[in-house]
Amino acid sequence: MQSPRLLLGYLRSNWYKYLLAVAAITVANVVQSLYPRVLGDFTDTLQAGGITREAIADSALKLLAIGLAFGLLAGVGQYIVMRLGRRFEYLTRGKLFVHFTGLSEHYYSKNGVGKMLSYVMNDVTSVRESISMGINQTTNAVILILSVMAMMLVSSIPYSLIIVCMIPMLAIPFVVVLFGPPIRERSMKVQESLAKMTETAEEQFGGIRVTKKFAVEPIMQNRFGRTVDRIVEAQLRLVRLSSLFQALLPFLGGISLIIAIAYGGYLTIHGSISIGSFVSLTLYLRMIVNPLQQIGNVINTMQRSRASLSRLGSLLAVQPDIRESKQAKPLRKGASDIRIRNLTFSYPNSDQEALHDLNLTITPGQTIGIIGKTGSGKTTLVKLLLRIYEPPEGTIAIGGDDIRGATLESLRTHIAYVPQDGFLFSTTIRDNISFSNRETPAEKAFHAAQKAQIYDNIMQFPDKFETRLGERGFTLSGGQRQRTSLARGFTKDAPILVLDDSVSAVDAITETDIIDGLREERRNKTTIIIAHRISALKHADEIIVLDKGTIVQRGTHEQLLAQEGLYASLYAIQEEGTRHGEAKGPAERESGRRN
Ligand SMILES: Nc1ncnc2c1ncn2[C@@H]1O[C@H](COP(=O)(O)OP(=O)(O)OP(=O)(O)O)[C@@H](O)[C@H]1O
Repeated sequence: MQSPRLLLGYLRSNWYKYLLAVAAITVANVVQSLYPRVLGDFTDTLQAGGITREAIADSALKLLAIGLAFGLLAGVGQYIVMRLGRRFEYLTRGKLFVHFTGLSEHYYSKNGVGKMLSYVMNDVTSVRESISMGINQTTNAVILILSVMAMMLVSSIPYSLIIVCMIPMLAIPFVVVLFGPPIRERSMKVQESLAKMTETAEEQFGGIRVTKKFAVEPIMQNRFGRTVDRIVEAQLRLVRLSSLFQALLPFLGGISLIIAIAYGGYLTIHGSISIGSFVSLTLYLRMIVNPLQQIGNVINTMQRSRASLSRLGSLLAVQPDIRESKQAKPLRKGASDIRIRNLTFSYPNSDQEALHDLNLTITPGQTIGIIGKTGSGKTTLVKLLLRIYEPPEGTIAIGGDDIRGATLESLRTHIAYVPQDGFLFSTTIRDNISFSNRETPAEKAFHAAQKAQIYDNIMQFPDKFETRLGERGFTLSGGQRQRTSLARGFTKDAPILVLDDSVSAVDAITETDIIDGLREERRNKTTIIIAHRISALKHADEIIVLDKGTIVQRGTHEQLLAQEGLYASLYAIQEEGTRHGEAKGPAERESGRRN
């Protein structure tokens, strides 16, 4: 049960500040409830004909004092509550972010980024509004109603008249119980549809370039329009019910007022109560109508925020799939030999084996190439190595230690992973390259950029390494992005480097330069190169050929060429492609690439 703890924990740790705020608002409202009494007394003095300048000045001063005290105290109380609400919002967003970073890739493969944004934005705001507005208005309303009632009881208004006037208000608890659950349920639907819209918007904005290239804007607009329609529908259902509920409470207050005017007026005409008492009674009851409206408001907001709170609670209760064991130890410093034994793996919710009985030993300093058709399990192997998905116990060891017993931090600092589509952040190129350590000396980042063959490109930009990239690095070409991400991998200087198809978007000449640089940079350092092009890994000490999750061939480039099998076929096809390319001539190749 995370949700009550999320809010209760906060309220508990700030109870004294809330108490101070409630006290200020309480006193403000008690003071405000004196106002009808002053007016009632003034009316009686007026009626008795004893009106004097002093009496007018006295009443005016009293009203001024009431106004000032109310404004000051209520203002201070409100400020404290609002400030605490904003702080709750800030702390909860921080807590959510920490929680998000702990969740595994498997969770994100099922839940979109937009949905996360919706939790951070809509749900947190909804809870914040309810505590700020809730505490403020509830204190205001309850205290005002109680003080008005107390003032009525100590006034000269007969109890029987007060009780008759209050009868309609006895219906309030029933109305609240009747409307509460459906309002909460409809609020949940609104929050869910808002989350869906944020998710769709995020996806559509992310894919706007593809949309434009395919000229399918109308289809995307329709799709987005349908999501918005669903929100409107859900919101209207909620608004209809909550408006009815909100109107009912002051309506009951209104009936009390009508009774007061009818019955109170009758008693005044017959001289049973004074005109002053009659005026006070109607003013008191009028004063109750607004707080009743506020209470309706608060209950509405509370129901909505309970829906958000329960969504946040379920999110915070999600446990990361990958967790360190209590006895987890860091990997041995610098260990870079990898041993894989009988590794078989299926993705959660999939009955297909992505890897089957894999055995592989990588000695320190070795370069291993992994090649195979698409979907053969190359990336899966790396994800298991990094524990992005959990490998079965005892199947993967680094430096002789099972990675399942290693701390995640030591494992992931041990391996520099360069994926095919390295994500770049919208900051400077230098920050992107020095991502693993912001303190990386500039020379080291420049050197890595040189090895990744991106240095000359960067130096042509007006701000060179300080050039700020657009969102996700979109101001760079695909090949430039890939090389920047490669430089990031080099900068990490980890005992093990994994390149996952990381030079697929560069031309053959640049690829050769990068591979030469890589060999020099990673001499005697363990390196795994996953590639579709044989040219990227033919220099490796051993090449593994994967097919449908199993190793079907292994050996050096020469040994594999000498065998019949997938490797030789791939080589023949790729050589054929290269010859065709050469036959076309450079000009045609260039135009082919542009198309
Ligand atoms: N998150 C996932 N959930 C379920 N199945 C997955 C998931 N990721 C990959 N797979 C499946 O596992 C198999 C191996 O995928 P993997 O990404 O390892 O292939 P790959 O050899 O790296 O392919 P490519 O060369 O196209 O990158 C594929 O059949 C793929 O559909």
